[in-house]
Amino acid sequence: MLMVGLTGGIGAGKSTVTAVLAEAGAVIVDADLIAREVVEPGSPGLAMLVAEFGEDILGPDGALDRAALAARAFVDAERTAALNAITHPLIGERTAELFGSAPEDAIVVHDMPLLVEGGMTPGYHLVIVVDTPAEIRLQRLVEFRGMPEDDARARMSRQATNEARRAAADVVIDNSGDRQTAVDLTNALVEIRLRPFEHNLRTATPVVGDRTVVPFRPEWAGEAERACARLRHVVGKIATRIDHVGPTAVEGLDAPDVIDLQVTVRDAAAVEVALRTLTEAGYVRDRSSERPLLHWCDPARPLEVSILAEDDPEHEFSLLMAEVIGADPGARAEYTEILRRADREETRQWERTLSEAVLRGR
Ligand SMILES: CC(C)(COP(=O)(O)OP(=O)(O)OC[C@H]1O[C@@H](n2cnc3c(N)ncnc32)[C@H](O)[C@@H]1O)[C@@H](O)C(=O)NCCC(=O)NCCS
Ligand SMILES: Nc1ncnc2c1ncn2[C@@H]1O[C@H](COP(=O)(O)OP(=O)(O)OP(=O)(O)O)[C@@H](O)[C@H]1O
Repeated sequence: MLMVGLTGGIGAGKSTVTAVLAEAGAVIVDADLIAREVVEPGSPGLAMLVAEFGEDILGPDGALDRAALAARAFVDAERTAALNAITHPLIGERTAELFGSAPEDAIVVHDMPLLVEGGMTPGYHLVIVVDTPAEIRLQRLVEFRGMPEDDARARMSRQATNEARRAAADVVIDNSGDRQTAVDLTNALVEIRLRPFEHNLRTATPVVGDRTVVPFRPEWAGEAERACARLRHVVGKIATRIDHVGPTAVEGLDAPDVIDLQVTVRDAAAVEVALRTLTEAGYVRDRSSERPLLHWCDPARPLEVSILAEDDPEHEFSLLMAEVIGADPGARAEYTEILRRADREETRQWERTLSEAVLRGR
């Protein structure tokens, strides 16, 4: 099952994007819909809200008056936190049930406004952010959804900034233009990334990156950070540290577009546990490598994850390499040359020699 997190600020256009994804066959888990379900008349959720916010949040029929609750809940951060403390655990339980009942070969999309605010993004295989500037969102909410402007502004102030959401995104769908552009981008995303990603995960097919050297990409740092957070989500308890290593970690260096990550564990026994845990989470073991090495399944983001014990000398050098090469123009030029020859053994040998020299000098 491919688990996709979809988020965006209020009025960004998440519903527009989920409609396309549903049409393409994805299973949609809609957080706003679940939020309604857990406070239906007679539910424990509604009783807790009344105890916290008062009888005035009920309409004459005994159902929740949503506008009345919104007027009380979004006035300040403390009141919003009280609303969230009641609703979020109930929403979480129901969400887990729905994820659990989706078919094994499904692409499940969690349409969730507060994904970034809740620090939940590393739990998904892919995070999509629908990105629309706040002023355009306000205008659309007021014009097309008849939402009072001050209500929309109050909710925005309780949400993450567009910048924070973009930093957590693997894919950004810009919805500042016309609707068709967002629809086309979403359809292309399904074909190019989501379908092959789901297939690779289900069939344990690794994505092995091309070793051709490409010009340095500033995006590598963010991509590595998100990949590390994802690994931490899976093996955080076993690992003593998880780092972005290898050529893409050297600022400004041209390198193959493959991000190297290093999971450090205490000892050889923990290496085995980490390998098993990562394999169960969908990372695919590279049997041709002597060292414990895994690939990921995202067709658009090749990763190589090595697992090393703390006392392995290679471990210490990998952590120093970005700094050492970054600071030495001669070593930098030599390294790029070696990388261009795309000979894994030669590259490893060069790294090892430099490693020994650096470690001797310390
Ligand atoms: C306060 C309520 C009754 C207002 O209902 P209303 O029908 O006006 O809005 P609806 O639920 O359709 O939400 C619309 C949008 O408001 C924003 N929003 C809703 N709740 C929150 C919140 N707690 N914090 C920040 N933004 C929120 C989201 O962008 C959401 O997409 C309702 O939003 C609610 O119960 N919120 C708490 C549950 C929640 O956090 N839901 C968001 C996703 S889990
Ligand atoms: N590209 C677009 N051009 C014009 N209007 C749009 C566009 N995309 C969405 N809209 C409209 O803007 C409003 C907000 O979009 P939508 O309801 O999809 O946002 P949302 O992110 O699902 O909102 P919420 O945060 O409330 O869940 C809707 O009325 C929608 O029809």
